[in-house]
Amino acid sequence: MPASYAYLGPEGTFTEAALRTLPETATRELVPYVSVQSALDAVRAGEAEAAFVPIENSVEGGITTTLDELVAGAPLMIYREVLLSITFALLVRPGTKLSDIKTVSAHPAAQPQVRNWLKNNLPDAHWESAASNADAARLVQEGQYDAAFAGEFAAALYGLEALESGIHDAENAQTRFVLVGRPARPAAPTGADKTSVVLWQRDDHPGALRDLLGEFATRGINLMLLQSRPTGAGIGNYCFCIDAEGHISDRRVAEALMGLKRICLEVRFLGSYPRADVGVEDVSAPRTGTSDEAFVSASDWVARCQDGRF
Ligand SMILES: O=C(O)C(=O)Cc1ccccc1
Repeated sequence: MPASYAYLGPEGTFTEAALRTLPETATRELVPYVSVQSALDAVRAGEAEAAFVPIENSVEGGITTTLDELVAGAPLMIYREVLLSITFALLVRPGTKLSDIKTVSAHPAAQPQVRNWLKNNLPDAHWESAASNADAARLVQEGQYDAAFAGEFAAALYGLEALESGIHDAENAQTRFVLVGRPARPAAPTGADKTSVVLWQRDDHPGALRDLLGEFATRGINLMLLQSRPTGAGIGNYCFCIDAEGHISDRRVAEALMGLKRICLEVRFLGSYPRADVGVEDVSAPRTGTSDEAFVSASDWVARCQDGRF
């Protein structure tokens, strides 16, 4: 198995900065890819052990290219998540003034995070999307655009300077990144875990989504992400990407997944992995009747009833 991690590059992305916070990167080769899709395909092809990509931000929600890749194609699994607080710098070629800027570029997920700043400071600048924020910086260096929104740390890599830094429309904007690999046994539960799945409804009927959500609700499982994505089968056809509290080895989570498997057309398990937002000490105890012990004793009781030993 090659000891390399693919990531959304080029060098100097927020993705790279978040990836470098993982201790195991000291013993891995980190290989930049031009897109989320190509980084994930490197994993599918066995060229990389895992890929590190952005999946969600606190301003706009899910990063749809990543969700769509996880929803379709050969199955992949989330091993880890990392949260990074993000503020942008406006990177320009040395000597550029604000009044010189006619075009600005960044990853599409950056736009909602800098929209107000742009309206107030560069209302006439033309927005051009780039494959990543660092790629936008590279294109500014090449002279294709006048300015890029990227991490301040990317300036030196691309011979640029930060005309302004600390740009963020929303306070405490965070981006969530995931380490994605081929399907494998999930890491053991830590006590503060998250489980990701994709659900496809079997048929369209009133309350269909409520039925899916009910499988979590009746077992006391809190949800942390619910994002619908078009299935491609026509208007009104959606699948649902869901992050739920807990680990597949928790009885309540396993039972919820069994319930979903029975009622859904398809369920794709995307992994159980440690939560980056809280530690074990911050996780509240399971709601009454939803602990592993409660499930075990209820199932023992049914077995005794079936045996006539109640
Ligand atoms: O990692 C990057 O630099 C990216 O281009 C993805 C991204 C976009 C917006 C905020 C954080 C990460």
